[in-house]
Order: sequence, then C-alpha cells, then structure tokens
Amino acid sequence: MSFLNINNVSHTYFTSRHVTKAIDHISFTVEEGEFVSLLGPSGCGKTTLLSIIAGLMQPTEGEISIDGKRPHVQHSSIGYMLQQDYLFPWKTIEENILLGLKMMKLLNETSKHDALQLLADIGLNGVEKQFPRQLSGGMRQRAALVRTLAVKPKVLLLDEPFSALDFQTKLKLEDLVFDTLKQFKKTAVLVTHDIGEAISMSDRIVLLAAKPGRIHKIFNVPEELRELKPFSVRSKEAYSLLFNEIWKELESLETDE
Ligand SMILES: Nc1ncnc2c1ncn2[C@@H]1O[C@H](COP(=O)(O)OP(=O)(O)OP(=O)(O)O)[C@@H](O)[C@H]1O
Repeated sequence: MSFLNINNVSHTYFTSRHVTKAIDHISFTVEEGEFVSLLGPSGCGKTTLLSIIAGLMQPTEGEISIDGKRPHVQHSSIGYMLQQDYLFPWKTIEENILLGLKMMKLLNETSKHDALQLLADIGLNGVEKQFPRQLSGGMRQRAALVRTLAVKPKVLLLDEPFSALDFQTKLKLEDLVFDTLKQFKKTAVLVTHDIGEAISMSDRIVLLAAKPGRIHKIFNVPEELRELKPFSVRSKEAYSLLFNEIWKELESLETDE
C-alpha cells in the first residue's frame, strides 16, 4: 500500500439549480517523500480533489487513505497551504506560527523552539514580534509555510501557494519550499496552473481533463531534473521538452471542449 492512496474518487456538487460532476473516478497513489502536482484547465476539479485529500470534504464515491488512515482536517498529519497566507492580522508572526501547535495541543518548549528555528532558517529572524501587515507578500507566505510545517505534518497540500506573488518572489519561494520539503522528506501534492512550476518542483505530474474532472495523463519528471533546485531545472533541455509535451496535451484538451 502506498503512503497516499486515492481510490476511485468521484465528487458531485448538488445545488438548488445545478448538479455538477466535478471529478470522476480518479485513482492514483503518492509514495512517502514524493512530490506530485495536479495540473489542468480551469474547472477540472483540482481544488475539489485537494479538499477531499485534506479531509475537508467527503467524496460522493471512492476513498482516500493517508498512511493507512482516512484523512481528517484536524489531524496534524496534514498541512494545508493556500494562495492567500491567512495569517491573523491582529496576531504577531510568532503567535501566528504557533497557532496550529496551540490548536492541536502540541505546543511545548521543544515544538516552540523548532518553529522559531525554522522561521530563522527560512530567513525570517527578527520578525517574530511584527504583525503580518509589516511584512511583504513573500515574507508572509514564508511565515505561513512555517506555521504549516510547525505541526510536523506527514503530507503537505499546496493549493496554488505562489500564484499571488510577483514572478521573482515566486521563483525564490519555489526553491525555498523545495529545499525545506526535501530536508524534512515531506510528501507533497501541489495544485498549480503553471506548467513550469509543476515540472520544476515535482517527481510526477497528474494532468487532469475537465467536465468531468478525470485523469488525462501522468507524466514522470526525468530523473536528471528531480534533484535539482526548481530554478536550475528551468534552464535544462529536458525541462523544455517536457514543457512542450505538456503544453500540447493541454492545448488538445482545450480544443476537445
Ligand atoms: N461549492 C461548489 N458548488 C457547486 N459547484 C462547485 C463548487 N465548487 C466547485 N464546483 C464546480 O466543480 C467543478 C470543479 O471545480 P474546482 O474548483 O475543483 O476546479 P479547479 O480545477 O480547482 O478550478 P480552477 O483551476 O479554476 O481553480 C467546476 O465545474 C466548479 O464550477
């Protein structure tokens, strides 16, 4: 059995006006320490699938297991990072990064020390007593990453965490998040619209088609790219080849609609 198992998962939204089959019989697995991206056109069900993996929603069909258990959002084994940092504006950075630990009753001298150490490692020492509004967007997203990692989740779910940032900050943060996840050997699932980001950060890319959301194709990122930092990956020939291959597949999906 793999670390993360997505087994025949379908989800339909029922509203008073519409019935929308968002995802249809999706199955794939993620091994421990692996980084997998979900890529696909708008509306193909990426966020729906990630919310189900996080235990925020129950699928209408199928099942998920993480480390042998059904996911539950209040379990510290799952870390969730979103496009917006969702730091509490009235709390200091230190209070914000310790919040998850506090809520999960995991706050003690050691966990506090580790969280503050991670904050320093990520280049944010000195900001502990500041408030989120005093930090740039990239710094806030780094603080959000520390808060997510502080509870030592087994799997990280990243829903377009860099898409609200300027390009240069985004490239820097991709490297930083990649390094941090490798250092702690974390399993991660990333939702992104950005082919370059998917290739440069992942071991595998699951390309979804829309209406209803389903797996179109799974790409293995070449071995030679996997250990490189995301920024260095972008200048390699193997990167350009895979980029073009995925681009063509995405175009064919859009013309199929
Ligand atoms: N709460 C909801 N109620 C009803 N329909 C929904 C709801 N959330 C999503 N949908 C529908 O489910 C489908 C998949 O949506 P989802 O947001 O998961 O796709 P996505 O791939 O993440 O999209 P995007 O790339 O635009 O963020 C879409 O047709 C969407 O309209």
